[in-house]
Amino acid sequence: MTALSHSSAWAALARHRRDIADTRMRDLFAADPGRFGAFSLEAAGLFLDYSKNCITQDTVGLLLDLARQQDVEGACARMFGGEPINLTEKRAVLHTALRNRSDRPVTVDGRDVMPAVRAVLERMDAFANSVRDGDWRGYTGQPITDVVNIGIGGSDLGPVMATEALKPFAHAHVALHFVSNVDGTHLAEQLKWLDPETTLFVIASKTFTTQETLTNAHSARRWFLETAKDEAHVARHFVAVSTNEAEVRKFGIDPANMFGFWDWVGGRYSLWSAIGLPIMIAIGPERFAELLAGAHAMDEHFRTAPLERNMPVLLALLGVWYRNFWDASSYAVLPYDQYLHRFPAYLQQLDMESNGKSVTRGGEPVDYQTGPVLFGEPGTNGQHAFYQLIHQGTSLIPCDFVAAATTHNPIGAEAGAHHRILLSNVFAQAEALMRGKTADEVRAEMTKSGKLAEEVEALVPHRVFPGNRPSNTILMQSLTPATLGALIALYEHKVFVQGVVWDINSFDQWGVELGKQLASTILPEMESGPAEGAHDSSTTGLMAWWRANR
Ligand SMILES: O=P(O)(O)OC[C@H]1O[C@@H](O)[C@H](O)[C@@H](O)[C@@H]1O
Repeated sequence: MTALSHSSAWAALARHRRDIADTRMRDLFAADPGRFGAFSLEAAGLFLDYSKNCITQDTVGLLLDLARQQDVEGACARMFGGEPINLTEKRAVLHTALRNRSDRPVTVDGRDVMPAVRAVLERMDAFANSVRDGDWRGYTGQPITDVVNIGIGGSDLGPVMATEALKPFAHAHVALHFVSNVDGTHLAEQLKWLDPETTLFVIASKTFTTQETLTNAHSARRWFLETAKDEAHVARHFVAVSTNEAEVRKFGIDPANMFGFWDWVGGRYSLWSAIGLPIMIAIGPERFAELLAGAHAMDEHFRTAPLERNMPVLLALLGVWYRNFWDASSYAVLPYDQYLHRFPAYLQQLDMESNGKSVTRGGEPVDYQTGPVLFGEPGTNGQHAFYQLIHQGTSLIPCDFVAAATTHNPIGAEAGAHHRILLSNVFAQAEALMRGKTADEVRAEMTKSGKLAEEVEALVPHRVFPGNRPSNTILMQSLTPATLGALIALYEHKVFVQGVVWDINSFDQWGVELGKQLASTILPEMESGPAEGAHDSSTTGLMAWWRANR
């Protein structure tokens, strides 16, 4: 047994779970008019209502005991303090330094990293402005009209998500495009309408060795040179974002056109670094600074608020409650904001790559569940697709609803009509999940509409909603760079706290390596076929089928 599953806080929660097995949220609401006030809080421009959870004050107390037992506060101090908490890679975890707007130094191995962070930001500012203002010219003297970011994973998802989310703030006459997939279709479809004379490529890769990114980058350069002819023109059209200067040089990009960052920035935590260059080109340095400031405000809240009033901590503990004590294997994030349409995809990497682990930090197998499967779609689309399962399926799927009080597009017959409809749906979904509909309620409703008793009884079981299905609602006044920054940081810290509770390393990702390794073995075998016995019959058979059918 692991220390966690053997611990007193864990056992107390398991007992409590049995005790409240028959407790219904709708009764808790009926019994306590102050429930909303008791289970909601505001921080860094975000409002969290967590009252629609299967919890009482006792539950929260026991979850906080678990957090204290697992030393969440100590772990938080160690992360912000630059200790090498990513043990398997012997690295500090300091994405918070990238958005540190205070005068506090942040030290790694005794050296303050803040001067270097500020220096890169200044270079990014100058470069982004020169592209936005049309001062950065292509090889024929024309301003840049299109920027293509080539990267994958953390070098893609954060920039795409934030660029989409902050579209209302993108005033520059520069269009952003993102290519990640090694499927040639992705690059080909993006390049189809672009002019090499006015296109700038940002090659974004922390390691600068990622197969997909390098393959796409080489193809982009070939496409560019078909028109530009002269290698010397590459310098005006290709810049790199990386920690690996040697590989950048090898690719043929002058380090003068490289924006660096550091090994203490994890890929999925890197949008605050030079990886955010496309975001900055889209929204401008001032707005990018607001994004950083919003995240910093959430960092300060996380670092200083007591656990019981700490938004990331509470969200994390609620996740642990369902994952470990209610057997909830998945979790939905449902942004009711079209601009956040890539937010669930971004969170999939953040959450599932961080906490998809099954050994403790000490290398022991865990005997409890860790990270859930995360999915989501922007509302209201999901309602007409998979919400059926969330309402009436056999699994418990906790949901986070995310929405802004105001819209950037107040359209409709009356101004803002669309937005009122959108928000009424968020509130209704959360209420429906919590309340459900009992058999008696179904009967009463159907009888009122004049249905025959027999017909009613046949339909009752199909029309009952079990309810008692949990959700959080996260609201902000408006989706801005600052509130987006706070929202992302909220989830980053949530994932961190869960990793601490589960005693896993949230900052490595060895699980992605095996597939990469095998692909590099298989690639040279594609044409000739593998040596006898090199693979299982399925893998060999699939390769043979491909050779016969291509
Ligand atoms: O930025 P790089 O080095 O090209 O890496 C891209 C991605 O590569 C993947 O293999 C990792 O799992 C991700 O965490 C990472 O973001």
